Amino acid sequence: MNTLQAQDFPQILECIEDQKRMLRNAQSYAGQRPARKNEPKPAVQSWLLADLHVVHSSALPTLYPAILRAGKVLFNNLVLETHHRGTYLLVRVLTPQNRMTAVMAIVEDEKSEVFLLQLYHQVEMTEDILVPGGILIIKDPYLKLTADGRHGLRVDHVSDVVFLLAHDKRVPSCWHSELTNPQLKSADFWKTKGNEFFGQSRYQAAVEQALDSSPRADECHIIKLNRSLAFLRTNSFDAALVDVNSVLEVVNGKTKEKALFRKAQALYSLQRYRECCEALKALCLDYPDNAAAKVKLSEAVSRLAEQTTGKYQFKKLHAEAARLRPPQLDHATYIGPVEIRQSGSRGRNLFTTKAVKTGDLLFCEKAGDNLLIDVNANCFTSGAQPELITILVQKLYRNPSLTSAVKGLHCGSYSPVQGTFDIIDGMPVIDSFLLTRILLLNSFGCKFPEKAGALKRPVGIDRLGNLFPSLGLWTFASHMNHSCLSNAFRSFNGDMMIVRAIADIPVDAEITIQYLNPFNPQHQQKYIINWAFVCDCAMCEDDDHTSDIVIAKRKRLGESLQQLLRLLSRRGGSSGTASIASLIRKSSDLLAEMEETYIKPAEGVPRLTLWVGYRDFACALTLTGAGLSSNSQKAIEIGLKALRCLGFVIEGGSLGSNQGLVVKKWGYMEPGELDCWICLKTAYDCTGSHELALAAEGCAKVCYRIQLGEAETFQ
Ligand SMILES: C[S@@+](CC[C@H](N)C(=O)[O-])C[C@H]1O[C@@H](n2cnc3c(N)ncnc32)[C@H](O)[C@@H]1O
Repeated sequence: MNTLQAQDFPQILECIEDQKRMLRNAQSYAGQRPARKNEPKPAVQSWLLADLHVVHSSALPTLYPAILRAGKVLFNNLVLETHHRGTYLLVRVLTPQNRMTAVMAIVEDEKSEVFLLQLYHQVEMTEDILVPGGILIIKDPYLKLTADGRHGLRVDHVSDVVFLLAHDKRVPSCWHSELTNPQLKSADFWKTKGNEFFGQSRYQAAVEQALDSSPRADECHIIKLNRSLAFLRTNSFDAALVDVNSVLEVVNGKTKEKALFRKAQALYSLQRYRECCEALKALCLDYPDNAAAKVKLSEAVSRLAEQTTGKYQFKKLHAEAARLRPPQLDHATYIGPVEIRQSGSRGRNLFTTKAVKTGDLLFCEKAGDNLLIDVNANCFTSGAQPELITILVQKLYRNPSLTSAVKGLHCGSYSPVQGTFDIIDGMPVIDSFLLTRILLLNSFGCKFPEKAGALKRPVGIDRLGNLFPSLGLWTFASHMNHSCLSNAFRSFNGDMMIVRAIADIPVDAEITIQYLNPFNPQHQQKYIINWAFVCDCAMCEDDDHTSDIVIAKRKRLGESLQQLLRLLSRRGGSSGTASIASLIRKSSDLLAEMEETYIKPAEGVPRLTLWVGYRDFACALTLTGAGLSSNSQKAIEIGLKALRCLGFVIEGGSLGSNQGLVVKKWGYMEPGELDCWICLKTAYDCTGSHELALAAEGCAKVCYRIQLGEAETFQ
């Protein structure tokens, strides 16, 4: 949502066509054996000498689901562009790895057949993934013709790769290396090796070897405690928890202190704040001198309070969001009076669990930790970014407990195989194509504030055509359905998505947001097409019944109005009162003419083009009106009209009446609305109507809270 569409960018379409041509060409070789055989020495040498500093793009191959079971084959048994389902291939790495769109190295099979291996969705870590001598199992091998006419194995699903330890029974005898030398097999040797390698490549592998080398019980606890730290550093929080929990069953003293702290760190990262607080309280009780535990406990208590009450220190969040890049904030998700329920043919949606008022917080969700990327550097957002897919793949692969949040997300027509996300070989089956679809259909694009205190405009939503340089996945928010006449509005504070009601909503009502900003309603269906539904809201229906002639007329009148308003703003400072009066009259006439082009009442169908005209007119009048009571009076009349164009039902507000100013019903939420309320406040003040000015300021504050997520920074 709020991402750009490739169809608007001819260069991208051209690139997609090229990729399709290449794919079709490759598929014409399906079922054939590779024509050229790779000679081992030259293949390795040319790999080592190759200049890999070239730009690479990556296209998805024909989709295939993640495999669940496998039996052994050799490279010579493989044919091109074919999924050898139910089989696996053993390979040994011959060269150092290189990372482009995939992690790649030259590998060989047991018969010394040499070829390229490409592993997709492997995250950048301190450790190399493919190291010379490393032995891997590749499940469901897929032999692919590469763009340069050579061939290689392509692995898209991270769960299709199993990294073997040197002692593994599946390692063929021809590859037994010095690593399996009996003298080097002791756990102590590997533990020391692991410590030596800490922070460098091969740390994890050394620790795994240590555990695989029949350590004594006491050694085993220390090795697991060491490994839990490595897991924490690689965001494998589930695995870290398993290690520390097993250590905590038997240890005491310093080891227990360390283990409890690591347990708390893992729980904190998994946003399990209640359990985290419990672990830290136990730690502080048994080890009262542990200062780090006290600091962490106070953080965990704050997170738990946010999670359960929805009370955030938004000013602090703001400052953090402006400081951090990408702005991944350390705050908890709060789910307010909303829950997921079925909504007939529209799938699931969020429903209110109690009545809420305009501006109330419905929920505040943190982007799945790390599931937010700032793609500023790439300048182009084309939907689900490959980086985000890899982050998601890795996060779920390393933390199976998190798969439940993503498992049922909308994936359109893609059908994953049964058993996706099940645990096989100790790890969850991850289907990267399923996750790609999920990201395409559920991720949100957002903008971040440029720098602290520089917020002038709402940052969560922007007009069509503007870039949304960052992208993330908010799994709870992904359950919301679309309506152009939505009753909720999203904004962002860093990677926190804040969703508030923009109307008084009764209990058990559906919550909807705009997937895109329908400021230009004629275009929205084209953008919504990705989601394969037709929006049937009153605005879309009205749009269908509005002729192109009427739309062109509104546009023409709007352009003429803008010319007049420019003159009006310029003359505001000069003494040309007569010409100002004439500009005001002409502007009013144009708007009256535009008003006649609308048929349905604005309360049911907001009049967006007219709203822009009235709003800009009100702002221009406020600027020219400083000190001129008559212009301020006009600004008030026009400002109220502008808001009514958005469907607002406002009681009072006119000068001289003693009705005050009461919004009976809030209208369509538009970014410029805040300006309009501020203009009204200024104009009321200019006419000495300070009570009305206060009421307008109150409305501006509600509007600000909705559009920016909070009102703490309002002043
Ligand atoms: C991001 S998901 C929203 C949650 C989804 N309803 C679910 O069950 O997971 C987007 C999908 O919801 C459905 N949807 C959203 N808004 C809709 C609407 N106004 N009318 C019909 N279907 C809608 C479409 O199938 C769309 O592709």
